[in-house]
Amino acid sequence: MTNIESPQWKELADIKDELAVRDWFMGTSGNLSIRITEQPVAFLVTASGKDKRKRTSEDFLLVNGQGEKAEATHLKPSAETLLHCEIYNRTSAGCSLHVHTVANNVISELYGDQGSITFQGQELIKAFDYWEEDAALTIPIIKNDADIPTLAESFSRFVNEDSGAVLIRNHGITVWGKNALEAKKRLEAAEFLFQYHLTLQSLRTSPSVIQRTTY
Ligand SMILES: CSC[C@@H](O)[C@@H](O)C(=O)COP(=O)(O)O
Ligand SMILES: [Zn+2]
Repeated sequence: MTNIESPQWKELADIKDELAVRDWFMGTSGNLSIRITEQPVAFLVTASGKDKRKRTSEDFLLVNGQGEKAEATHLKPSAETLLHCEIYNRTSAGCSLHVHTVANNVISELYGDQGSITFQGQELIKAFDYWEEDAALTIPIIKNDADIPTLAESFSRFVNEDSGAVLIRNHGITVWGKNALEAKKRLEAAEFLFQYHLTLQSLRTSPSVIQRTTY
């Protein structure tokens, strides 16, 4: 039985609390999951529509590789469970985190037509295991389809490794990793890169900065 006492439940609940402190679950958005078994696939996923800032004994439920409930419960799995299924069915990842932030939404809109955003010359791309000096991290951006099976299908094209990140345009980001710590590290690093990029862009286009640099 995967309940509130299980180590995976506690690990995911702790991550949920940390992301809540960052205010990354606005308007009940966001969903999180952690793998329980590899074969057959089973994972804990957040219950749909909850206020994810609160810690309760009904925060997660167990689902199978098709996203169906794997235990008797009145809880409804996240509306976006199928995206988590793609990750656990296609890779050996252990954890997947999805959040909506202003920065990830703005970046996804600015670079949506381009289909991706690339970061280079940034120390924090090392959080994605890019260690060479000229390495570049590219995060794909997909269309936000309201039909979740269609969204899951376009998302799946970028799910080939045990860790990764995909932006969904004007929606949010999904990041996954071999374990919960790796997924969280990458989620935080991505948010740092988005905020840095937007801050730099707005300073570069601010009249006061342009004025100062012409002195
Ligand atoms: C309430 S707006 C956000 C939802 O539409 C969805 O994108 C989301 O992230 C949360 O849905 P949920 O079903 O609670 O997992
Ligand atoms: Zn979402």
